[in-house]
Amino acid sequence: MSTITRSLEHSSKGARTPGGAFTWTQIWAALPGAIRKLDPRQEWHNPVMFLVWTGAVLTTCLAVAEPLAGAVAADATAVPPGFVWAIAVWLWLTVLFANLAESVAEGRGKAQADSLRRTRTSTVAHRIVRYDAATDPAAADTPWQDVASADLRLNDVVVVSAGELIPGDGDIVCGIASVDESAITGESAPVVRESGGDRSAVTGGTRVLSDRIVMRVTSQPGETFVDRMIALVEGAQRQRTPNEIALSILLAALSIVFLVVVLTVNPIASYAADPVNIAVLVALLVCLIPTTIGALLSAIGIAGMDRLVQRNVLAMSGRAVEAAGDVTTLLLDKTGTITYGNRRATAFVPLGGVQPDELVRAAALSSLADPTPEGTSIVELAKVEGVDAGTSSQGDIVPFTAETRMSGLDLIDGTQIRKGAGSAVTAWLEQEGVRVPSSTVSELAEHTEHISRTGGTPLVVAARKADGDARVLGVIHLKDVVKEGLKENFAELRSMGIRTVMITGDNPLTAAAIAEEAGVDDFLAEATPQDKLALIRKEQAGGNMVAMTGDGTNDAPALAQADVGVAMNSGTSAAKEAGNMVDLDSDPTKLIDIVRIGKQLLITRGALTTFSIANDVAKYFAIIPAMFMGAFPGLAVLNVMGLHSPASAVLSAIIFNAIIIVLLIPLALRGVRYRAMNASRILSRNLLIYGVGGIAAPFAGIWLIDLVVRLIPGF
Ligand SMILES: Nc1ncnc2c1ncn2[C@@H]1O[C@H](COP(=O)(O)OP(=O)(O)OP(=O)(O)O)[C@@H](O)[C@H]1O
Ligand SMILES: [K+]
Ligand SMILES: [Mg+2]
Repeated sequence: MSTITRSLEHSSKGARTPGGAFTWTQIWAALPGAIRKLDPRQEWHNPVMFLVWTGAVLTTCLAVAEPLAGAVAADATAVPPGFVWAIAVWLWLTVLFANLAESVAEGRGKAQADSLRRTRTSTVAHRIVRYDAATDPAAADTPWQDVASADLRLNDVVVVSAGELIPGDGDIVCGIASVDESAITGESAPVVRESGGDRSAVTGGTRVLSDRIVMRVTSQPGETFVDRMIALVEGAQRQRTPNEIALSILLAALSIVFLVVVLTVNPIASYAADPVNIAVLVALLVCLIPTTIGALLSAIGIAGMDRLVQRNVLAMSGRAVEAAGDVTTLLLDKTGTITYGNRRATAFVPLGGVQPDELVRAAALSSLADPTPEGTSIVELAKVEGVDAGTSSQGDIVPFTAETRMSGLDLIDGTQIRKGAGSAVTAWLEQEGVRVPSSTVSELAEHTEHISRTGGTPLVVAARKADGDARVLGVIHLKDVVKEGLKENFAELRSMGIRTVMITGDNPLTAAAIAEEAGVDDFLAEATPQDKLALIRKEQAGGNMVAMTGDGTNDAPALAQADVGVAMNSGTSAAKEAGNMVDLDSDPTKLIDIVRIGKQLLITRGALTTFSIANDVAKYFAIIPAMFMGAFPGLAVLNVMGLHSPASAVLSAIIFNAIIIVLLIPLALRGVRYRAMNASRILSRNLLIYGVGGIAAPFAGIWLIDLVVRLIPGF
């Protein structure tokens, strides 16, 4: 395993070459792939480059035919010897450079896929023959059979002990363990995975370091997380996004307009001048159509996905990456996202007249069968206080749900114990027909408010005897810690024009305290899963693009509804299925990087489109005067750059057109530098840089190339 880890680290570092992130070895390695892409069936998918490809074929035919039709060549459309060949060669190079951009982008994912493939080693799985959730198979000597990991099926239950590889993706149903996930995350620090809570998912190929877990397999062989990851980084699943398709259509339409323009040059010019050579017309067309962006478009998209993979985020679709760039509202779960999520009981606060032991015993009893971190911490604290509530088989379990915000136990003697959010427990008592005295209500409010104001979560404990006598016993103080550095992160998001909203099932006071401490813009308290979903729909209806992070099964509907749903890798399988991104590091603040990468993708595409079109316009003005100065001597005045001859002007423009693609590959892959500022300022800044730059570059470039081309005899 350690070699795998190292090789993965190595490969990801290799792809993370600082600065240019682009080396000549990468180009060299991508060359065979670029040549294979010359196949017209592949070129066809990119209309702009397909047009160049057709031009290359046509000029090659003309060049071959030239000596055979010597008589015709002697006519007025004559060009210097070797001119047609030169155009043909540079058109082929143009197509090749475009293919190269895509191949280099794809090549970076391949190295990562190779090292991931090595984690798919076959291992032996201990499959439990008959799984019974009621007994504890981790402790008991449950019979199992050994099977190959490849033979595991959905819903098989397996035991994994310390030192063993986890045989497939799944959720822990029993036990807690520390797990080495470096094989997929490259992160060497072990992580804790446990049943019951929102950290129950484990990934095949990772290793259990301590303890023993029982897990239920949640994926079919061949459809595991690592399989999906490999397909993703290799680009096998890459589909063009709606934005990309729209831009392609626009570029294709523009190309067709120019095709018509160029086809009409000869009929129009024939009134005043000799017809223009066909190779010159093809060259003119290629100069005019947006070849630069046409060549780099797909590489920009692949590189965006790749940048996310470098940050250990897997985007299931390119569309999600683009959406991330447009996000305006960010919804964050409180527990586990803004706080560390390890909410633990720290104190029992009995109400007046209640024996402390009575409260502790009730709290512990109601938590015996509560597998959440909150539940186990209550039992532990009770033990510390000297109360051992026994075992869980003492009655009917009422499990915690995010809807009821309550859990408990119905004892055999008819006593019902409930613990949960204050409002939930009071509602339960009322529903049972119990009138809570107003003195109790005010005393309870005092305690819960005190806990809430410090950011703690109060859990109210109440018991109702079989004879109908019901009492509120007291409050459990749950503590959680707000993660560090959030304030700065949220401030940065604000400067990007993104509003952060914390959503929590907790009470409004706790929510307000935590929101204040973490520095979010807004919060929604006492939110049920339906409320989260409704909030997302409301934001979306208001024209906002919504991103959300989550890990729990109850987050799944909201993750699915959000435009960008980032599931934590540590979360439940349901959450991972629902979202359109998975963060392998399970770091919710990663959303900030995701947004930045998404914005960078959109900005890079916009900047290079601007540059490309500005370039084409400039090329037109640069070469037209030189091209026609033979026929219309008056145009020579406009030949401001003093290009040597019509032939050298045209060839220089075509060479510039090809070389600019190669020069821009590093920028397309690395992305335009992105600084946090609002969208309209970014737009005007980029229009200035890439628009003006796009106009200036061809004048300088073509002038320089012309200095060399004019040395060729005959030009
Ligand atoms: N194990 C439990 N037993 C009883 N009540 C609980 C338990 N866990 C949480 N609660 C109560 O239910 C409320 C809602 O919990 P839920 O998990 O839906 O939201 P949360 O964890 O507070 O917020 P988030 O949405 O950020 O996860 C909690 O604030 C708490 O009052
Ligand atoms: K062009
Ligand atoms: Mg929760």
